[in-house]
Amino acid sequence: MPNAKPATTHAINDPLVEWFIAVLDPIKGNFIKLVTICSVTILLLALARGLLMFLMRQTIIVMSRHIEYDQKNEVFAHYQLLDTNFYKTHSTGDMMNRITEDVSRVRSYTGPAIMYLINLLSLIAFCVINMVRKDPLLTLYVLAPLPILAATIYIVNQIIYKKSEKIQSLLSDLTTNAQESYSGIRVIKSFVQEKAMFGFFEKNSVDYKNNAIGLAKVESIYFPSMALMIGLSTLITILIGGVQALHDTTKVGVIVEFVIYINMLQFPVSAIGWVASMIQRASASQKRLNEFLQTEPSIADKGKAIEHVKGDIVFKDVDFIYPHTGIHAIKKFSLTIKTGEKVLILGKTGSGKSTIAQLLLRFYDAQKGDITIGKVPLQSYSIKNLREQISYVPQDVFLFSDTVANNISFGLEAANHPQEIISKAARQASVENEIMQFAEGYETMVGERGVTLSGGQKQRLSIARGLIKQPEIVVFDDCLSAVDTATENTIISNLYQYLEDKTAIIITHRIFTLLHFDNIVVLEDGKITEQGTHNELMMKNGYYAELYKMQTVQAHTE
Ligand SMILES: Nc1ncnc2c1ncn2[C@@H]1O[C@H](COP(=O)(O)OP(=O)(O)OP(=O)(O)O)[C@@H](O)[C@H]1O
Repeated sequence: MPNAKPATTHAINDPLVEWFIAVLDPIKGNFIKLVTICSVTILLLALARGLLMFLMRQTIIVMSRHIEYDQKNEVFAHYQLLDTNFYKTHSTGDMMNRITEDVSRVRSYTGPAIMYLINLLSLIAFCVINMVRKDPLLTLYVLAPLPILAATIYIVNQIIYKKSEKIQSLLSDLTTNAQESYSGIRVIKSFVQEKAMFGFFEKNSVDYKNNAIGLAKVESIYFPSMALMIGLSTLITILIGGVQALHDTTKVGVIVEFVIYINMLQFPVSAIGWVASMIQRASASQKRLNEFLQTEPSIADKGKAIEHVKGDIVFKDVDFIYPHTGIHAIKKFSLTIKTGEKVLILGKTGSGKSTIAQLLLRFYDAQKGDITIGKVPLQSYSIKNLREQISYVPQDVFLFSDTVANNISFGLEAANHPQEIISKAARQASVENEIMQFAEGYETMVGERGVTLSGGQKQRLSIARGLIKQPEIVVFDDCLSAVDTATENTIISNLYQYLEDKTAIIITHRIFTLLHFDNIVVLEDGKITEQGTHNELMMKNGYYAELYKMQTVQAHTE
C-alpha cells in the first residue's frame, strides 16, 4: 500500500507512563541498566498489588466476619426471647438454617461479594477506558460477546444455585435419616428393621448422588464455555485488529494491548454473574432474617419488676385453647391455692394437668379468665421474676451435654452454689449415691459425649435441679414416673421437709400416700370433676377413691 500513512505517529500513553519513559530516556543506550530498572519496577508494582490486595481482604473480609458474629448473636438472642408457641410452630431445621445458612449467605454478601464487586467494577472500568482511548471501534467489536457471556453466566449460575439448593435439602434428609437410625438403633434392631432402614437410606443416597452428578455436569460446561467466549473475543481482536493494521488504521502494539486487556477482563466478566446471584441469595436471606427479627413474642413482658412473687395462687374461670392445634385443653378452670398449701392435681393422660403448669409459668397466656398470685395478675410480674421464683420440674427431662454438677446448678450464679448445696439437692433427690459411683463424681459429663443415664437417674437429676432453687412456689409435673416405689418414697420423705414453707403443686396420675395434701384436684378433659382432701374424696367414692383402692391393693400384692 504505497499511499498509506501511519494513523498515529506517537502512541497515547498515560501521563505516568510518559513520565517513566522520560526518566529512562538518559539511559536508553545502556541495555542492561534499562532491563534491570524495568524488572525492578515490575517487581515493586507486583509487591504493591499484593500488599493492597492483602489490605483489602483484611478490611472487607474481617469486617464481614464481625458482621456475621453480631448477626448470629442477635438471631440467637431473639430465639431466646420468643415464646413456646413459636417453637411449636417452627421446625428445628428451619431455625437452625436461619442461624447458620442465612447468616452465612449475608456474610458472603458483606464480604466476598462486595470485595469482588469493587474489584471487578474497577478492573472493567480500567480496561474499557483504556481500550476506548486506544481504539473505540475495535473496543466495540471486541466487547460485543462479553455481555452475552455475562448473561449466560448469570443464567448458568441460577441453574447451579437451584441444583445446589436441592442437593442441600437432599443432604439434610440424608443426615436426618442417618441420625434417626443411630438414635433409634435399639427400636430398629428389636423390630428387625435394619434392611428397611438401609432401603430408605439407599433411596435418599441415590437421589443425592444423581443430583450431585447433575450439578457436576453443569459446572463442567461452565468453565470451558467461559474460556470459549474469551477465546472468541481474542480471536475477534486479532482478526479485526489485523485487518485494521493491514490498512494502517491501527498498530500491532494496540492489538497486543487489547489481547492483554481481554485476558484481564476474563475474571471480572465471569464473576459478574456469580456476584449477582450471591447478592440475590443474600437479599433473600436478609429478608427472612428481618422477618424473624421483627417477630414479636406473643407472651409480652409488660410487667413491672415486682420483686416477690408471693401469695395465694388463684385461677378464675380459665379457658385455654392451644393456638396452633385448636385443642381446648382447659375449660372454666377455677382453683385457689393458699400460700404454703400443697395441692395434688390428678388426672388421666391428656386431661390438661401439664397445661395448668404451663399457664402458671406463662409459657402461654389463657384466652379467658384470670390467674393471679397474691392478687396480682400474672401479666403484671416480669417474666424473669415470675419464672425465677417458681421451681418447675417438667415431665420431659432435658439434660445438657455438661457435667452432673452444672446440670444440677443450671441457672444459678456460680457464687451461689457451692458443692455442699449441689450435694444436698442430689441427696434430697436420692441420686447422690449413683453420682458418687461415677469415676469423676459430680464432674462426670452427661449427654451425648458422656455417660448414659437411666430414665430414673435423669429424672432425679432434673428434680435436684428444681430443688436447688429456693423458690416460693414449686411445681412438679409428673417427675417421679420413672423411679421405683422405694426411691419414690425416699424422695417424698425428703420433699416433706423441703416443701414445709413453700406452696407446692404436684401433678401426677398416681397417688402419693406418704404426702399430706391440703387439696386434691381431679381433672378430666380440662375440667375439675372432684376436689377436696383425701378423706373427703374417699367419702365421695369417685375417681380418686377408685384409684386409691387400686393402688393400695397393687402395693399389697407386689
Ligand atoms: N404444646 C401443645 N400444643 C398443642 N396441644 C397440646 C400441647 N400440649 C398439650 N396439648 C394437648 O392438650 C391436651 C392436654 O395436654 P396436657 O399435656 O396438659 O395433659 P396432661 O394431663 O398433662 O397429660 P399427661 O399426663 O399425659 O402428661 C392434650 O389433648 C394434648 O394433646
